[in-house]
Amino acid sequence: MTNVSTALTIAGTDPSGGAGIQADLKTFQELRSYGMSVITSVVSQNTTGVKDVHHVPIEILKSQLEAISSDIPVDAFKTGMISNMEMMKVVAEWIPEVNAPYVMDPVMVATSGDTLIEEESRSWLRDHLIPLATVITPNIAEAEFILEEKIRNTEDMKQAAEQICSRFGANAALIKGGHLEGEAIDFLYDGSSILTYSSERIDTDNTHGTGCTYAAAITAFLSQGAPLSTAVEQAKHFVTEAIRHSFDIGKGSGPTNHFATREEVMNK
Ligand SMILES: Nc1ncnc2c1ncn2[C@@H]1O[C@H](COP(=O)(O)OP(=O)(O)O)[C@@H](O)[C@H]1O
Ligand SMILES: Cc1ncc(COP(=O)(O)OP(=O)(O)O)c(N)n1
Repeated sequence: MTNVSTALTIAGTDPSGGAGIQADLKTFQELRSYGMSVITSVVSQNTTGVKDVHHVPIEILKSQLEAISSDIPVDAFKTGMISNMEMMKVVAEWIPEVNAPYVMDPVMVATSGDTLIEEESRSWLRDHLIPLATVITPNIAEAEFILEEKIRNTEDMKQAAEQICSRFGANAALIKGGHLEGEAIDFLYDGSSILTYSSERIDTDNTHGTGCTYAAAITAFLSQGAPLSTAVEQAKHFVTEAIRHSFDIGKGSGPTNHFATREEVMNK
């Protein structure tokens, strides 16, 4: 037996390394969890946006999932881009095979404006995958879609976190305020109370992959046995420092920088 924790991501790719599977695996590695990945879609994207998408055949999605659960225990897992209902069904059927915390990043549209989940499949995700989540991590636009309500301020964010749990059955909901103005403030409803996670807003356009990195860090800390509130606190610190040290590369919104932050977070 080993005492290394395992973390799995089920998501799409980013060959430019800032978001998706690549961001998740880098985050797992930096936070000292053993990273594993199941690819849903191969996405040709970079800092300027998405150029093309190829979905893996459904049988290959199934066999990737089986390859992991038939062999290696999963201590925690996350989902990101699951583009259509057929794929969502395969993932939903597989989830009971692993008895592990599930972090659901309900990725719908990239910051570049490109669609990552078919519009007609979004309500299936809401109705069938959210109830399976240990925690769901929507940004403001994703929370607005789920609730079909506008979110204008921090009071609305808190209510949204509670409502996603009470109406759609998530165990916990973390609403991310990266796209509001002022402090970068997020609210977690953990099933009984609201917890606040706040940092200064860093003046940068290099935020490609922040949502993926945040959810992956939460997954890593959960895989190591942290309680949810601690996992979110440490992940918030990790993503803030990753944004602070983000790279100015590429012609668009650059990626976060994970390796500048590890020692600081691990020693906290
Ligand atoms: N400019 C920024 N400065 C500091 N934190 C930020 C900034 N932009 C986003 N964040 C934080 O990054 C995390 C990801 O949030 P967000 O950008 O809303 O998600 P997504 O990438 O899914 O759209 C949240 O903790 C949010 O508060
Ligand atoms: C394959 C893939 N998955 C998710 C995203 C979205 O990433 P996110 O962390 O929400 O941030 P942006 O990249 O949209 O800034 C993605 N781009 N690709």
